[in-house]
Parts: sequence; structure tokens; C-alpha cells
Amino acid sequence: MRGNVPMTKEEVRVITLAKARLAPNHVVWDIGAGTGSLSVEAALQATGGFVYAVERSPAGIHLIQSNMKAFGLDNLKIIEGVAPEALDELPDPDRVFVGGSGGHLTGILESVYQRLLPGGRIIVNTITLETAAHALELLQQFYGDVDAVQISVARVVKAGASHLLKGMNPVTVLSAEKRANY
Ligand SMILES: C[S@@+](CC[C@H](N)C(=O)[O-])C[C@H]1O[C@@H](n2cnc3c(N)ncnc32)[C@H](O)[C@@H]1O
Repeated sequence: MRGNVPMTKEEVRVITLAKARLAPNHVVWDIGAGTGSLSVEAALQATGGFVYAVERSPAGIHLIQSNMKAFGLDNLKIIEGVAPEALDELPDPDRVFVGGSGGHLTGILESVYQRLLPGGRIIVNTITLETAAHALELLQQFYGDVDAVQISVARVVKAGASHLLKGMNPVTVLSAEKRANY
């Protein structure tokens, strides 16, 4: 968390980015961008591309602005609004991250499927069983094959002279690819 904005942990970001297989020229949508931590990493990789960070919360927008400045990024734009409506004016993406949907998962995944370029990939991160099951069903319906992994990371923290393992909430990462011949 940064303030009251949830942030994707570094270890989860690494796997999420690996599933995306980003190329330098990719157009990326980060839907429910939160603090912008994933948007920033994507923008650092897609140096000749462009990242759109879609976020509805003013606190999140503020954090993304600070992060953009701190990293000196000019290939990242904040889209303040609620998806799926907020996606309408964006250029079609090569890669899409969904980090939050706020009850609009069906509409968001439908819009993404219509707009995703052939060969494009979508990665959905979920923390509840219900959202994971719903996302799995929708992704299977749209894309056929779905890759799903659950990540449980324990960080080592100092406790006096000892080191304890502190578990973090598991995250389910679902990903799928739009076939190139669509
Ligand atoms: C778990 S956080 C994302 C964390 C983010 N990946 C990061 O690293 O900071 C989910 C975010 O999605 C946003 N959100 C939820 N539904 C949304 C929607 N329909 N449109 C835009 N933002 C949304 C929330 O405001 C919240 O900041």
C-alpha cells in the first residue's frame, strides 16, 4: 500500500512483466494502474512505445504523477477515469495489464478483446477467488488457452537477531494471447 492505494509487490511485478513479453515498441494499457508501479516498469521497458495508465482514484493519479516525475518518463500518460469507458480514446494496445476492475471486469475484458492487436497479450492480476474464477471463465471464452499461476511470496524480515518469513497475500496471474490470424 502507498497511503490507501494498493501497490503490486515487486516480486509479483516481475512475474507479471515476464508473462507480458514486452517489446520496446509496444503500446501498453495498464488498467487500474494504482500507484503506477507496473506502468513505470512497462514504460522503462517499452522505451520506443507508449504506456497508458488508467486509474479512477485521485490518490492513485497523484502517486502515478510523482512516479512519472521521479523516473523522468515521457512515454507514459495518465488516463483519469473508469474503465471500460476510459479506454475508448486510446490507441489499440499490444499489451494490457488489468490490476483492478471495480465491478466492471466483464466490460473491461470485452473491450480489451475487441481492441487488442493480433498477437497481443493480456495479463490479469487478481486477489480474490471470485475474481480469479470470473476472469478465467471470460479469458477462456475469448482467447481459448489461458495461462494461470498463483504466486505466494514470503519476505524475510528481521526479528531481533533472527529472521522471520512474512507471507504476503497470494496473487493469481492469468494471461492469454490473441491469435495473430484473427
Ligand atoms: C490493486 S490496485 C493496482 C495496483 C497497481 N498495479 C500498482 O502496482 O500500484 C487496483 C487499482 O485499480 C483501480 N480501479 C479499480 N477499478 C477500476 C476501473 N474500472 N477503472 C479504473 N481504475 C480502476 C483502483 O482505484 C486501484 O487503484
